[in-house]
Amino acid sequence: MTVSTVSGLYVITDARLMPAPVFLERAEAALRGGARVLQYRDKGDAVAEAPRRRGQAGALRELCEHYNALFVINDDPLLARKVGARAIHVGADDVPLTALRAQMGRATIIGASCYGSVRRAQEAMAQGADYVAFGSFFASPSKPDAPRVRTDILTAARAAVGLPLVAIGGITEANGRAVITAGADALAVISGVFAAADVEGAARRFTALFDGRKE
Ligand SMILES: Cc1ncc(COP(=O)(O)OP(=O)(O)O)c(N)n1
Ligand SMILES: Cc1ncsc1CCOP(=O)(O)O
Ligand SMILES: [Mg+2]
Repeated sequence: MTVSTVSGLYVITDARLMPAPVFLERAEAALRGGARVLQYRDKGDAVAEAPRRRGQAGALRELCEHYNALFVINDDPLLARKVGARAIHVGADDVPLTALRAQMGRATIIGASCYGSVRRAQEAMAQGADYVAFGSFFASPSKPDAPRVRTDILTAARAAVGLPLVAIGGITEANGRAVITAGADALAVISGVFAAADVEGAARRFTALFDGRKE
């Protein structure tokens, strides 16, 4: 995997901001606006809501193929396998990385949440992660209780971890450039894109924050 596989605008779906009738429409608007990575994050019941989840994930996978974006499934390796997602993202409460790598094989791109810990990122790299995510950097409307992390962790992580660095949590068009300057390869965003009235326009403006960067 090259760094450019996980770089630029990384959007994450949200059931509250993207109710069923406009779910795909809003996801596609973000891709039209230049999102390079799209994560399906659905906290519904994996068993009781399996048909809806599978339908949405399958449709998103096709959209991502069309726009040549990386499709990531949050938390759920079974769903990732069912819909043929190229990537999966896990955190502290999810399947451990070593077991996940054994289950998914070499070809799947695995992302790991590292919150505010460079040590955790080094361990994740040793356990087979392909990218690491840090945050929440700012107050997050989508995850208000997420502990806050200073952006200088990105500078430290850049020196210590040879993987793409994803930043998450309260990232906006106004603060995004500073996060990139601190060392983020990708900005992971929910509200900044999907709470906007013009999703495509918001995605375009986030995408422009990366202009001039080497891929
Ligand atoms: C890109 C990215 N970074 C961090 C997270 C958070 O993952 P996790 O800590 O497992 O929390 P949930 O998203 O599962 O609530 C993420 N999903 N994506
Ligand atoms: C999943 C997650 N993990 C830390 S913050 C967050 C949510 C990010 O959403 P927003 O961009 O709305 O702050
Ligand atoms: Mg998780």
